[in-house]
Amino acid sequence: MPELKYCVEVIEAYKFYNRKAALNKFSMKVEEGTVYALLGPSGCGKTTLLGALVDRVQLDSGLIKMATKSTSEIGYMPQEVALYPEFSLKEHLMYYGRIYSMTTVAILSKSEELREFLHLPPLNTIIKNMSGGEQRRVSLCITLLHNPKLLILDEPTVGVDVVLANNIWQNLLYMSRNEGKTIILTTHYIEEARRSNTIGLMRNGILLTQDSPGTLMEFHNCDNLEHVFLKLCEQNLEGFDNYDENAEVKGHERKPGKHLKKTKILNVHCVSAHILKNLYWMRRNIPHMLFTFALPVIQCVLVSMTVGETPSKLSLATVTSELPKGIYECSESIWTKPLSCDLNDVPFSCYIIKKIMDASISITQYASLEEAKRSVKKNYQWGVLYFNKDYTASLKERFSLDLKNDTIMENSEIKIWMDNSDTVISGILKTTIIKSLFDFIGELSDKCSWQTKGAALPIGYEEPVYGSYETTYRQSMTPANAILFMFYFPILFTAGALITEKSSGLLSRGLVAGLSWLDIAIGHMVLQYIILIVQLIFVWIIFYYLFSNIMIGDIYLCLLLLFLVGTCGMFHGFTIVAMCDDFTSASCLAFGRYFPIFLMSGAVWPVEGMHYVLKIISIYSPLTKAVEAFRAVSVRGWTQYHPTVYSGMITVVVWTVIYGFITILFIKFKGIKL
Ligand SMILES: Nc1ncnc2c1ncn2[C@@H]1O[C@H](COP(=O)(O)OP(=O)(O)OP(=O)(O)O)[C@@H](O)[C@H]1O
Repeated sequence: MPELKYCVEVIEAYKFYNRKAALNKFSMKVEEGTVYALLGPSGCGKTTLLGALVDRVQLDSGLIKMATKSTSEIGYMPQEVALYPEFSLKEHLMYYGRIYSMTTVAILSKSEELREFLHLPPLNTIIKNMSGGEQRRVSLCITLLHNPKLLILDEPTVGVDVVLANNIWQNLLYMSRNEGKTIILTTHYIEEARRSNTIGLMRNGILLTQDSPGTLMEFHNCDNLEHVFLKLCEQNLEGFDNYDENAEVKGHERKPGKHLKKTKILNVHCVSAHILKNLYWMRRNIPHMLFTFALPVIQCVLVSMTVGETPSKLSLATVTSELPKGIYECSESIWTKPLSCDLNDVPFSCYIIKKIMDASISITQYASLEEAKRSVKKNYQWGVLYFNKDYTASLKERFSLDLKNDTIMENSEIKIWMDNSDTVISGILKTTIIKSLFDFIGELSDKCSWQTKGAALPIGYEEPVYGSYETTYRQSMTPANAILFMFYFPILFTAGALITEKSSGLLSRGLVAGLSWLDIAIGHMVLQYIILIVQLIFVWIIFYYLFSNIMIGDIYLCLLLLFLVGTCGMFHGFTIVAMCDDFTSASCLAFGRYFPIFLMSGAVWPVEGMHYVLKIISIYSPLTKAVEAFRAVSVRGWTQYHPTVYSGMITVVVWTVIYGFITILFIKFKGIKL
């Protein structure tokens, strides 16, 4: 193999973003042990080039040759400081040191050495308590930690004062001269670039020239680099007509492969580094962790206490014409004693009203029907019950099966006028009134041998096959709530934690340092599963111990289903992270997805009542079958061998795989911004 002449050589590199060239036939050569400053205005393609050098930007065409073959021999410093504000300097160095497979002793001794070299504060200083300049030097310190041969630094002096910039330059020159390191850096500042061995002047993705600062000034007959740059820009503008029109076509002819040795798909050091970093994060973010654990408690308690319990303190107006003085005329014994068969003097309306009042509905007596109706219009009452003056007599006649007599039929009816504006409340009142009436009729027939069958509905509800007639709406909603919560908590945490790292450049920095996506995913999953298990325990205790919802099936099967749903939520979180670049778009996507999935899961309204198109979508949506499966196990006691149960589990697993696949596609084709 012929000996490589340069430490880094870029040959005719092209990179296009939205048909615009960020690198246009770009070529450069960097000699070993030198400082190479890439100089150019904002947006000329400097970061893109550095990204290509560290294999984070895929060139459309061209070749990169490097004496350095692995990421572990490169130290990359991104443009943003890319640090965890709440971590200490030592925690950062431990994290990156582990990624580079260094021992704890080696990390600590190198940390101390670098701290002195870069004049950094003590190792236990928290990053957010450091000045901007100190943070930038911490970033450089991380870059130097594993003693790399090649340093790639994106604007190391941007935004720092002159003294600090001078200090950084001194350090860089020292390392190149005395330690033989090759340093490639980008800068906007022309004068500071004078101190480098070679300057590459760049504009619109093109390298205008490269040489030593002295040679450039001499050759172009200028006394400073600014004039050289302006002169070259003018020449470049004149020659702009010679711009290669077919550059884009050429650029797409062949895509070069990666030039650095592929990071291991799974590296134990990297996974342990990521887990360690997550543990630091948990320790440093106690309020956030408390909120993460408090969220399921608050949500479950709130939903159990607000939705689905039968409304109480509802009130109805009554007009009882058979009692001229109203219910005050009802005998005292009716309110205190059980039903007696000696009913001769007691109007039936008294008993029925008592039954309704026993069902926690308050009754207000009105003198006339008009007055009672007015009270409903004024929103004082939810409805009017009207008992005819011949109500009791007619009901007795009705019991005698004289059903052909219209007057008797009419007079034995309780007339009801309802405020139907709230269908839930009016539905509850209707059910209560009907139940009270039939309870009364039932007691009459049981205890007093009255012929009441004719007045009863020809229907008999026997012992339910599953559930009970006392099941509240809250209880029937619980399977859906448990599934939805266990899906959404992991989405929120995964997307929240990783998007912050992605948008601040931390993920990108970790990837350049040697982490693989799988290392990141596994490191995150360990933390997420710890949280998921705690959340699962809270959800379970609140729903099934505190609020005594129905659980007659296999508890372990239910827990397994919730665990699978949680995993699916976490993978959905990964998809969001892969698709979005910032917190705003990630939260829009997460919340935008929540409502349709919630509605289509059948949690609020049965799937059978949906529009037929949505019904089809609902069946294939991630949670519908899981909700059915959870309900089947918890309320019906079905096992994993029942199709409803295993199809629910399979759907969740399939969706987890789909989310994983979409995530991989996005990572592969969209990549991650440096
Ligand atoms: N991921 C991306 N998607 C679309 N366009 C991009 C992307 N990254 C860079 N660009 C575009 O490519 C061009 C070069 O960008 P680059 O960040 O490399 O410039 P730069 O010289 O580093 O700028 P600065 O000095 O301001 O950091 C710019 O026009 C930029 O908008």
